[in-house]
Amino acid sequence: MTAPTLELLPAVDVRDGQAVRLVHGVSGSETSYGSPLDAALAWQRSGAEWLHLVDLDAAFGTGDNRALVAEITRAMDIKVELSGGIRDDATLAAALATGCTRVNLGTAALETPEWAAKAIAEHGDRIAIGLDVRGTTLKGRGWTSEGGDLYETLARLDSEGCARYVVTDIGKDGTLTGPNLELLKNVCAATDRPVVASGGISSLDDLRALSELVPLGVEGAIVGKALYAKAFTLEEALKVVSA
Ligand SMILES: O=C(O)c1ccccc1N[C@@H]1O[C@H](COP(=O)(O)O)[C@@H](O)[C@H]1O
Repeated sequence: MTAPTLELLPAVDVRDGQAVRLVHGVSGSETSYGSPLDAALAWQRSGAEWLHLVDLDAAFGTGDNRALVAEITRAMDIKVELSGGIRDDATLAAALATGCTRVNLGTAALETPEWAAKAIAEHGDRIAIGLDVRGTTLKGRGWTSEGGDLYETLARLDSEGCARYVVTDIGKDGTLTGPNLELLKNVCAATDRPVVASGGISSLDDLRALSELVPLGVEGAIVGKALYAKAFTLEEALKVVSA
């Protein structure tokens, strides 16, 4: 049997109808990259098996791009991980109805834990929890509110049957300074669930370093700024992780 390889999830973050990248997730720091549908289709053409699609306005509470992200999701032949502003029955039902493979819950897991536990119990593998951290403190509401301790929350979510975590180091996100490998190792040591790494990837060497964490539980990596800044191409990245 062949060893599992790191899954790559190119990111399309949508703000005010545009594909953008933020620095440290700070509202107002965005650089615009044009049509999010064009960006998503370009990643698909380049061989992506996953798309990480974020409605940033819904995450920040500055409106939403729900119709657009639903249209993008439906246009994809590849798996889509959808996130941003999925916090109640209506937004969860609408997100799942797009046909996405899974959704990420962030704020909801911190502010309405009973509801998040119910979503996990009902939808299993279609729910991932986004753990957006600064140090070991979780952040919600577009990374502006504090949501408790990473490891306490992880233990609670494990006991509730959470299938997977998407771990973002806010201090690294959008900075091209390399992923926080220590954080990822620590999270993998604290849970037996797969972990998707997010934040800071800047080079093919970063992908090689993350690939070495696959045996520890790192299943995938979200790549954003590095692709838009053309630090490497998605084709090159896919070749590195499949080697
Ligand atoms: O992805 C980002 O750059 C980002 C920046 C600032 C806030 C949120 C961001 N993304 C993702 O949004 C969801 C959380 O949304 P919610 O809290 O459930 O509404 C999560 O996947 C974040 O990583």
